[in-house]
Amino acid sequence: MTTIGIIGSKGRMGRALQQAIADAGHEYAGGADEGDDVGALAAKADVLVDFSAPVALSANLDAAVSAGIPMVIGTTGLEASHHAAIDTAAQKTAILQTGNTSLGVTLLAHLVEEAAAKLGDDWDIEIVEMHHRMKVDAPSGTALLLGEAAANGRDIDLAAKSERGRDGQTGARERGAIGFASLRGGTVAGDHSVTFAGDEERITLTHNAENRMIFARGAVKAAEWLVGKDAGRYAMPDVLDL
Ligand SMILES: NC(=O)C1=CN([C@@H]2O[C@H](COP(=O)(O)OP(=O)(O)OC[C@H]3O[C@@H](n4cnc5c(N)ncnc54)[C@H](OP(=O)(O)O)[C@@H]3O)[C@@H](O)[C@H]2O)C=CC1
Ligand SMILES: O=C(O)C1=N[C@H](C(=O)O)C[C@H](O)C1
Repeated sequence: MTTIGIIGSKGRMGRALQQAIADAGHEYAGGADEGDDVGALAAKADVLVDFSAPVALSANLDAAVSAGIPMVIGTTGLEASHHAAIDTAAQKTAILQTGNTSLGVTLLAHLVEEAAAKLGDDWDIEIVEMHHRMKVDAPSGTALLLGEAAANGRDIDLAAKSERGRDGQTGARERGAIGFASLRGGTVAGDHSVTFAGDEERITLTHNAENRMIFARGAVKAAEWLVGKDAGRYAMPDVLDL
């Protein structure tokens, strides 16, 4: 049994996680939300799971490092400075960061990398995501994770090749670019598709999340796996052995 603390416990994911922790027979250490002392939570947990907001990340990492416990980071909307802070913390404790904790998306990313490696850059890559009306960041963390997978397959730098937020006179698509489009509405838990568009043919790889429990179960699995691991930065393929 693992004692798991949740950062962002009152949110949509925080509530789903409490259910997944109970379902898996683990102990819930309690939650920390805006204004709460995350250090006090870290002191009574074996592992922290963070589904809150990027602004909270620095304090959350400090709490995990000070308590000497690992942390799963599911929060999205992270920028380069956040990733640098994760790398620094991961020198001292085990940190797993991912834009998507589900088994399905982890496998999808693997397939996308393989397809991108096999298909030349005359196959245009476009990533489309749709989420519920309350989502605050775009592109989704998952879309960026899938973009990274495609870029790895192509052996290119995603940041240099991304086309985001097209509007107006954009000019023609750049060869080898990876395009992103975001839709928001209703209660969609998370839909992602990656299209490889060639001359006169298209391949589309899709994942549809039917509810948040898939993310919650994956996060619990990641938390279980992370306890006792050496300091370092990990990702979902490490947990799922993909
Ligand atoms: N990696 C994955 O698989 C998944 C990632 N996510 C990501 O998880 C995050 C949370 O999503 P969701 O649960 O839908 O969002 P919600 O807005 O429902 O919940 C966010 C929670 O974080 C809390 N919070 C906000 N700011 C802070 C802070 N500074 N310190 C501590 N807690 C804070 C909020 O508290 P309050 O309301 O009081 O501000 C709230 O309880 C998002 O970034 C989302 O994209 C979501 C699903 C899956
Ligand atoms: O905010 C959400 O809801 C989700 N966020 C993650 C993302 O940004 O990819 C994962 C999932 O798609 C749901």
